[in-house]
Amino acid sequence: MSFDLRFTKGQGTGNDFVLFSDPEGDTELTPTQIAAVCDRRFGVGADGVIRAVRSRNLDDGAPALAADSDATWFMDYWNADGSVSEMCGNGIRVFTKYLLDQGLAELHPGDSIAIGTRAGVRTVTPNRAGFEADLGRWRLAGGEPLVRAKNLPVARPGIGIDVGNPHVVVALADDAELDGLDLAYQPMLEPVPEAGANIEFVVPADPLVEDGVGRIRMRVHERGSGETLSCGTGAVAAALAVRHWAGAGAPDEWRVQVPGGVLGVRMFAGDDGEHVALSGPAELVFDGVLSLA
Ligand SMILES: N[C@@H](CCC[C@H](N)C(=O)O)C(=O)O
Repeated sequence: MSFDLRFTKGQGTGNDFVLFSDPEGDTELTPTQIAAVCDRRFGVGADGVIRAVRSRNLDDGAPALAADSDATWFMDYWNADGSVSEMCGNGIRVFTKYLLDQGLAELHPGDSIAIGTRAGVRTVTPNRAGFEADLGRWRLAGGEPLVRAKNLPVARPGIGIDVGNPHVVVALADDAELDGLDLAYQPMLEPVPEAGANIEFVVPADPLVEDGVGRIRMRVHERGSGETLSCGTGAVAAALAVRHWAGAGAPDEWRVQVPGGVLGVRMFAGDDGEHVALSGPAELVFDGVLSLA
């Protein structure tokens, strides 16, 4: 039996998504169907699929949202291989744009919107770049896994950072090393983290800090999607890692250059500890209907 899936294609700094609305939570896509949608030759083509489901209708064992949460909508996220992820930093901005475009949510000037995710409730606010998402508290994941990648002459130690989803950030020597990586091949981690990880390769810009803002370049190999043009949570993890390595006096504001554009990262004091926020553009590209087997 086949059915029609009405979707919207969106992107944020070249990280692209197929979004669809399922308010009642009754459209179950299998990992095979997700992978077929994301296939760039046989499907629509995307780094991930995002379902907009009303939080109260999500009954698949996702961490319950606090009863007093005002997150009406839940961002249900799958990677291109059909695996589930807890969080997507570029996706949450594009998701917000989609909710507004579809008339599923409204934002008055000065308002923010609460979005449910598998990493918890996140707040998104329009800003000059497009949107800023408060990704909440972050933590060092512990350990320094060794990272091997094609064209990297020796294994390098990475740093594990959790921003709702898992990342390992590796510092490279210079632009030539970063540009020379072949990320069509899956980089290897040792030890292998149980849940896998997104792997970010970073180099500092010259100068590292300009007008009080830290500047880095990054490429990423995403868990479940391979090399992408951008990863929002990856940019956040990369900025946190470089600030950690830079030590006292390093800035709390960062500009991260990825192959698909530029993202902003800001660390600030929240009520419950330090939070990190990601800002950048969000675009809806086209709508379509896909017949799924
Ligand atoms: N591209 C996203 C992250 C998507 C999920 C990731 N691949 C994972 O498995 O954790 C971003 O912009 O953050």
